[in-house]
Amino acid sequence: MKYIVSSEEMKRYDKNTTKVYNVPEIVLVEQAAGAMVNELSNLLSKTNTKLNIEINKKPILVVCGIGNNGADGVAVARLLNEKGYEAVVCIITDKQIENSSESFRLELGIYKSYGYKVNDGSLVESLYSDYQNGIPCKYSVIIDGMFGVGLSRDIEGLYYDVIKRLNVLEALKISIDIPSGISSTTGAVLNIAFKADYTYTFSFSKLGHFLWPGVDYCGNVIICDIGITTKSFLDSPPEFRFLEKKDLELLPQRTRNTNKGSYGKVLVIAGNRNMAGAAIFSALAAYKMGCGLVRIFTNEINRNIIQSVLPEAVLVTYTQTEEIETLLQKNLSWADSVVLGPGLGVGETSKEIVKLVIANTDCPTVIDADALNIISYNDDIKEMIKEVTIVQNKIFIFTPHLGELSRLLKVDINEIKENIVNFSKKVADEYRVICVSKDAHTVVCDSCGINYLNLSGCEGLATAGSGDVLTGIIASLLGQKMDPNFATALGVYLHGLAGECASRDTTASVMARDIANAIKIILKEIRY
Ligand SMILES: NC(=O)C1=CN([C@@H]2O[C@H](COP(=O)(O)OP(=O)(O)OC[C@H]3O[C@@H](n4cnc5c(N)ncnc54)[C@H](OP(=O)(O)O)[C@@H]3O)[C@@H](O)[C@H]2O)[C@@H](O)CC1
Ligand SMILES: Nc1ncnc2c1ncn2[C@@H]1O[C@H](COP(=O)(O)OP(=O)(O)O)[C@@H](O)[C@H]1O
Ligand SMILES: [K+]
Repeated sequence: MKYIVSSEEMKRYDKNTTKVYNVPEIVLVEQAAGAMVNELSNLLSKTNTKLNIEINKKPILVVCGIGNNGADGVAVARLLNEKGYEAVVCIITDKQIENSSESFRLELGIYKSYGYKVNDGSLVESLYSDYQNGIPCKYSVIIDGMFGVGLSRDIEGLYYDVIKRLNVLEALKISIDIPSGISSTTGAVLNIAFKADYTYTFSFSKLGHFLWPGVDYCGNVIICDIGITTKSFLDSPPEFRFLEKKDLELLPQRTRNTNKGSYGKVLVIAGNRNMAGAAIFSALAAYKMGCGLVRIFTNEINRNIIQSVLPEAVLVTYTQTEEIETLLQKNLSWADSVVLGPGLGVGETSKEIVKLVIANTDCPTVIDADALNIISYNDDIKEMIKEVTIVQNKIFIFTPHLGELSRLLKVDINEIKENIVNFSKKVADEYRVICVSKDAHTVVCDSCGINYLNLSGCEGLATAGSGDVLTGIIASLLGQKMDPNFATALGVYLHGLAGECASRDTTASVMARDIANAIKIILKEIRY
């Protein structure tokens, strides 16, 4: 597990390091520049980085603002010169230098003492005019040190023009900390952003590196250790973290003296006319993820198809609405975890099922797809959820994709895309649930503020039934009695890995069953 920070958090941890641990800011800037130049010189020593650029034959341009991102830039330029590269600084500002940060002034003083060159925005202007005249860029590498975590508003005027011009030049593009123009907290482009091939960031990665559209501007993100540790969190750690392969070691272990009852019983309430597949994928994934028993509660109409495809699952079917309540109560009291919603439909019977489950479940319950849609359309059910989570402490996991999230919140999907983190937190807080907002990088939030950004997965997962597989994985881990928030985050992470694995093994497109089948390959990798 690693932390990912917002702009506000990083600024707080920088400040804690200087104020509480007495590390002068200039020392941090020097450590940042030193660590970055070490990493960068490894990259530059590789002969063919991009466009067959011959790094040693052309100088490096470091474009700096006048805050501490610029201070890093000036220090980087000096250290590159000391290493034998030819690096020049170009300062971009529409303010007097007196308005710069103290570390910037100190770094600029040191840089100038060494006799190294400083330019202003007219240099970018002339490079752009060369570009328009077909003259190749005079610099092999362009390093962006304009704005880092201190970016506080849209980029306009001189800064806008500079970034626009730099973006068209042919050179290897490097950003210090985060591409200028990208919000470190939301990943949004604040009007325009520098497009980097590599981003060297300090101590912790930032949310903006992994949220869209920021991701597309960062290139490869390299984290440089500059001595700011988790001690600088004091008593307020970052809200977000991400999981890594070694976290899979925390999956439930299987031991010799056990039976199927030892690994949890999952009840999948899913599937309706023409939607048997949703129930099958969820149940299949639950089994593959290790639970001992799966029951599928579904419409009788699905009996033959489900039994022929997944005979391991026990079927509980209904033909008439009147029998549903008794059947559900009996099976809910049997279950250790529940999946509610995939392929359920949104008709009156399904609505009744959703209400009955919310009222009667007493184990962690994953609410997905049509069950979420039913909740979205019915304010009385929304209130019911709040009542049972807040008063009765029931554990619900909502797994909306962005369309379902938009329906639930009654907020336009484009607005949600701009700040998926805040909207996920809103659902988690308002309903007191764990909210899994499914996207290329899925966000998992709970109401206690322990949140995850998932970095596994690939476009192979963009296939029908992929979300059903996820519900089965999460419910299976819940049934095996893992902590609900961690089980959810780990389930999302493992689902992503399974998607990557299924995509690797085929040249054709991935299908939901391939993702479920890939779970065993992931488990084999960690267990043997
Ligand atoms: N602090 C530390 O201990 C360490 C910090 N480190 C480094 O410092 C970076 C953070 O530095 P920072 O906080 O000085 O902010 P930074 O990103 O340089 O930007 C602030 C400047 O930009 C300006 N500005 C903002 N938005 C603007 C806009 N749209 N358009 C125009 N201007 C705009 C703003 O001016 P103002 O808002 O006052 O007008 C101010 O001048 C961090 O990312 C890392 O690289 C590391 O060395 C490790 C130790
Ligand atoms: N491009 C992508 N990269 C990574 N994960 C993806 C991508 N596209 C989809 N996914 C994942 O695939 C799953 C799709 O879920 P969902 O939309 O509910 O599918 P369905 O309803 O068809 O089962 C989610 O877990 C989502 O995060
Ligand atoms: K930058």
